[in-house]
Amino acid sequence: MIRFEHVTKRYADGTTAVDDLSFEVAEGELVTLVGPSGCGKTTTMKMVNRLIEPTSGRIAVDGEDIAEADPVALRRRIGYVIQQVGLFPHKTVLENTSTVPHLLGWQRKKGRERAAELLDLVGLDPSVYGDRYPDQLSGGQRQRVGVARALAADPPVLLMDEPFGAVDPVVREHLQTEFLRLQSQVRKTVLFVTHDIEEAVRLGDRIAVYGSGRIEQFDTPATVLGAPATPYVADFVGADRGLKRLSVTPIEPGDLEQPPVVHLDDPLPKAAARLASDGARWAVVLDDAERLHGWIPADAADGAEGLVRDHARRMEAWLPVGAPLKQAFSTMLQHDAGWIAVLDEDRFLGVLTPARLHEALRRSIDADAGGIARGDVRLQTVADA
Ligand SMILES: Nc1ncnc2c1ncn2[C@@H]1O[C@H](COP(=O)(O)OP(=O)(O)OP(=O)(O)O)[C@@H](O)[C@H]1O
Repeated sequence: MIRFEHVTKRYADGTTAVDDLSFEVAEGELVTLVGPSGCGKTTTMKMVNRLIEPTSGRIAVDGEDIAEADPVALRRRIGYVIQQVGLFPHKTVLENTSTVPHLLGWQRKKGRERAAELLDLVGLDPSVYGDRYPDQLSGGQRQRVGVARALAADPPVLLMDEPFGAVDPVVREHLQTEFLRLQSQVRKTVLFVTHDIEEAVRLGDRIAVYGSGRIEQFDTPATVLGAPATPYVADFVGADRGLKRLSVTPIEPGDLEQPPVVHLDDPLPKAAARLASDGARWAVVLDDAERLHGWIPADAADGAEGLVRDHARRMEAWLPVGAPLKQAFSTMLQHDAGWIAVLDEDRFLGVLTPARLHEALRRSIDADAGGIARGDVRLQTVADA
């Protein structure tokens, strides 16, 4: 856990880089610090491992005032990943990764085993990459080694300063996805600096939006996007914040439409009657175990004999409940589907359509703005207004 209490940093030339900052990062939480260049993000981060000393205020890591700690010992307990990675050029990938365990006095064999394990975890096969030198790697691979090295001594706290800033957008997105997967396994307490709001929203459990030397808003990505605390934050997150929200708004059961449901072994006349009574053009088809099989169009059932299974079509477009709306949108586009099925484990819950997706997004914006649950929002339509 990291705690800032009224921390101010004034440089010798009089620049106030950080002004009376108080916030807390909970154990296992990933907080992104985001803001324009020069707003004090890096200064904030470097005060945690004492590369910079605060002018006033107190910083605690795991309850301990870091001013009392030995800076070198402190840094070994805190993983640090920076944009230029800072790998030792004359050391192999494996040696680079085992640097901190080595400094901590681990046995060479144990340190190397740990390093190999971590390289695997960040997606680099140690038998392929372990003996290479940093200049024999791509930029993205170097960043991965940087992350593995920072995790090698299993520090409870990780500081990351624009770690993916120097790679192209495609590699960057890839590294972000991998890092999220990794973090879900290792659950470190992470402070992550970025100037990219998309990255901050994607990675952060909470985001601190910096103005000049101060935090303008400290909240979950959904709230920062849905209810910016100040005009400055609204401006910083951008006019397309509705779109950005798609990635942080989960599908909820209440968002779903309930089309008629038939089963594989139902006779077609029964299915046709079910479709007709709902006035529906298609029905979802489930198997005996109530698992999603696919769908059947009304005209295939109408006037036909036999069983639903003879005319049912497979449905590939489905998502688990809780997946982000953005994934729902992209799945619809990818499968050219007018709806996608939403499942809870194997259980069919309902379908999401473009209209329902749009509604869910509007509801989540109104819910955050009004501080109420999404299901309690009453949407106004253009006709109501
Ligand atoms: N050693 C220093 N002496 C004087 N001023 C400094 C020093 N280091 C940083 N500053 C100033 O402090 C302010 C905050 O700098 P900091 O590096 O923390 O910003 P940042 O938000 O990390 O920016 P960037 O995204 O560009 O890295 C800036 O105005 C910067 O010029």
